[in-house]
Amino acid sequence: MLEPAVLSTRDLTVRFGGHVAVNAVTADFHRGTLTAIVGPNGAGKTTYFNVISGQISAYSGSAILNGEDISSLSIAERTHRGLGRAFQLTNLFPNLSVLENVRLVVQSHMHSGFDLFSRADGHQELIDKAEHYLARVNLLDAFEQPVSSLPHGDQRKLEVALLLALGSDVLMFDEPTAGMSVDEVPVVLDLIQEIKADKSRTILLVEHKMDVIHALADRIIVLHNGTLVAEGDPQEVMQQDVVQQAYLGNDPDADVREAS
Ligand SMILES: Nc1ncnc2c1ncn2[C@@H]1O[C@H](COP(=O)(O)OP(=O)(O)OP(=O)(O)O)[C@@H](O)[C@H]1O
Repeated sequence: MLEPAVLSTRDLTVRFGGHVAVNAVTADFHRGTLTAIVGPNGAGKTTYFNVISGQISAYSGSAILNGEDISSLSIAERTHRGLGRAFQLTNLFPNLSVLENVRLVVQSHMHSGFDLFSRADGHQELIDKAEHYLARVNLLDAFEQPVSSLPHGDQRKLEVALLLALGSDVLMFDEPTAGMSVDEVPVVLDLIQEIKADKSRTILLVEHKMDVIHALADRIIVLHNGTLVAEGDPQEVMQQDVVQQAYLGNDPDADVREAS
């Protein structure tokens, strides 16, 4: 029998004034799977991510993590319960080094106190762990650099390292390869593949690029005007008329056409 979903949404709805951006979306996300959330521009993908992670409040419906309704919890409380969304640079300390930023996340996760002013080199275990995560994302060489000076691709890799350091059950990636150079993309895709391969995490991905979706996704859910219009195997779902219509009606140049 299928394990209970790690994360679910039940009739989750977001309104901006009179506009329904996410319309009663019900979906389950299971351990060891990667689900891509796709849909044309303005479909509600980012809003759906934002309401799950707590950046915005639901108008109605709920988000359930490991059996607990998290809908009224803060972002920090959701993170603490295992919901990890890729960090934005604003969550980091731009003038501290790459290593220090990861160390602080490792330290907070280990509940060993969150003392920003403690000297990093006094905590060898924390540094070893931080270096382990940086090595996993091929960023060890940049360990001394201030985060603010990292090139874009390295910032995205750092985001992944921080998610891993948080030890989250659920990993949410919002276009993880956006803005990356051609040679950086495979590094991040390999990394997500590797995280997926150990089957312990539940991964959600908002993505436009069909090659990324086909490389990574076990399943897709398609949003259109805030409503979930299709879900299932990526190849099969993308061929469905309702999905083709959703894209053609909104954005004739959408990447999805390349896949059809
Ligand atoms: N803060 C906001 N206030 C008002 N309307 C918003 C807000 N955020 C999003 N919207 C609207 O909600 C709808 C869904 O937007 P959202 O950004 O979630 O779509 P998306 O699928 O992520 O689009 P894209 O692929 O272009 O990023 C759009 O019509 C958008 O204009």
